[in-house]
Amino acid sequence: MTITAADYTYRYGEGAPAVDGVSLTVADGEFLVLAGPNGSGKTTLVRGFNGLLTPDAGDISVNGRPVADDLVAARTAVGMVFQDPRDGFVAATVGADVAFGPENLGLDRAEIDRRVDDALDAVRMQGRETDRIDELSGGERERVAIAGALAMAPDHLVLDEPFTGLDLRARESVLDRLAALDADGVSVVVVTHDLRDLTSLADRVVVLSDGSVALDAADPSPAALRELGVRPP
Ligand SMILES: Nc1ncnc2c1ncn2[C@@H]1O[C@H](COP(=O)(O)OP(=O)(O)OP(=O)(O)O)[C@@H](O)[C@H]1O
Repeated sequence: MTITAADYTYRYGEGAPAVDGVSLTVADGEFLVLAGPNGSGKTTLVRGFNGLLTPDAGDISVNGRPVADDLVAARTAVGMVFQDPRDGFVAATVGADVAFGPENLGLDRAEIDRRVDDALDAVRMQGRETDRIDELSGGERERVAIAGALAMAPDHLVLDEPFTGLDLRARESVLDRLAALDADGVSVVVVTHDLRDLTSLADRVVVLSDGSVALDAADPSPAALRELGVRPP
């Protein structure tokens, strides 16, 4: 159960690649923090993990299989939560949105309900099933997006700046859940500028700079992080 990028390169236009020859393996059950300054290529890298972007060069495999060979398998195995989830919702209400993924997996109703309850509980949105998504705050939407990914029970969960709109309690609750998932063997990749509380959870911190891996360490020094434009925790 791994995600492997081998010499992954992606460019949006004619200019320099946004990601330039990155080789990186997210091991089974690993908790990886991906950091780096604005524009360093973090989002471009993780979007390759489930085929939202197709490499211009190199390969990305999920659980040993090239992503391009089976997009459905890659998207089932890799749960993604994006920075601005506004466009990612498929239903009008919280419960229907979180249930959508599990319904598409063909699970029975009891299992779907169990997953929706559990996922909403994890993001402190229990009992909010009938709330309309367009009437939620930004932070509540972010939490519903996280719940939607949790309810899929993916092998790997990738969250791109998941804490931006979250208050302290929601942040702590999501961190607790990520730690529990990791303990259950799910690999977790968190893209963030904010390493607070994360370095103790993380097995490894990878820092991108100009589309390349500039640092890959279990416990990077504050000086090394600062040097690369990342604020130490
Ligand atoms: N849709 C796009 N079209 C053109 N260029 C893009 C697009 N998305 C990203 N880029 C460029 O690719 C580079 C890497 O962007 P990316 O979003 O991957 O970085 P990031 O590290 O996630 O940044 P941030 O911390 O600001 O979210 C940047 O130079 C950015 O301007």
